[in-house]
Amino acid sequence: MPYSDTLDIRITDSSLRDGSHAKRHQFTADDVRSVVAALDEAGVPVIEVTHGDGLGGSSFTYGFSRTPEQELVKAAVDTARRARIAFLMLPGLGVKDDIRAAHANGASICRIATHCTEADIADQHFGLARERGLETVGFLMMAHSTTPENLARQGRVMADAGCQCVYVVDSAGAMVMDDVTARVEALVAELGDDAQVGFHGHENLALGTGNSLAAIKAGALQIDGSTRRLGAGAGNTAVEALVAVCAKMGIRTGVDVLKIIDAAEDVVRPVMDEECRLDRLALLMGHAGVYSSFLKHAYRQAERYGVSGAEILLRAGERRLVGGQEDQLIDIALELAAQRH
Ligand SMILES: C[C@H](O)CC(=O)C(=O)O
Ligand SMILES: [Mn+2]
Repeated sequence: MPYSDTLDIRITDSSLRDGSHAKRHQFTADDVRSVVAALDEAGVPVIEVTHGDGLGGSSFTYGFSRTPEQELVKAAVDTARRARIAFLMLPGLGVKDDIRAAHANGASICRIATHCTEADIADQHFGLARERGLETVGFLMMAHSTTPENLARQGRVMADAGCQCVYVVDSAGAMVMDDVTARVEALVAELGDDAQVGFHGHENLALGTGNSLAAIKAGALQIDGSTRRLGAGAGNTAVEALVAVCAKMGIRTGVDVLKIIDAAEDVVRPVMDEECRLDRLALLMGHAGVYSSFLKHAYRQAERYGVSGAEILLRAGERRLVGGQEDQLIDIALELAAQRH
């Protein structure tokens, strides 16, 4: 079944949220206004805006935002003419008042993320969002690290709490196509008409577009990407590439191919500090299954303690670290520094 009468899938652009990791959370309201205006003009239906780690993410552990995120949300809402504005929150980092504030600022889609085995911590947040009439999306992060069957059980927990679309989130960019197919199929079978299924990819193995197509084929109706790949690690699935490929395949996204290509080059690239590259550390993240948003943290601790960033990430993979354990990268760096002597 298509997403709606006019769309086969719905694309959410996450460059102003996942891209916050790549910008070390330094977006300005002007950055947000220019990117939202261009994406909106290209027909992107949903644009996500928040600190990279969601509402309340601005902190010592994750990195402080340059601009209060509710200001960014409001700037996005005030700029968008057609697109809907989404925000992310991780229970415990953000609290219910943050959801209320984002809603009051005009955001209409509430995306709640948990580690892929911990869906029950989002229960009251989905409830609150639905009570307030927000559309809800659930993010099962690091989805490569659990089985399709378990992921489906966690998806059921989210759907029962009020989640309307459960995402398979390849936070580490560690999945290949068969991994995506198995997980999306398991969720589609479990959720049936109770909730849609979505997919959020990272480019750490250069498979963002391929994995997104596998997800669509397996029944995913919502797909994330970031224009110019502006996201953590090697970045997210490039929206402009996904839109161009979908156009060739007759998959309706509602996004204008030429306008989104121009937006990537003329509007998003200028707000980026640098391109999101598939370099050694990014590729290692996909290889070792490490959370993409650890990339900048790994660079920082490698430099600070004079150790190898690659070694830090390989050990992070061995320890199976999850989001929120950024401080353990310091631990690993200290361990590596001590072993050097
Ligand atoms: C908080 C994370 O950055 C969410 C996300 O985009 C991912 O896990 O990937
Ligand atoms: Mn991500």
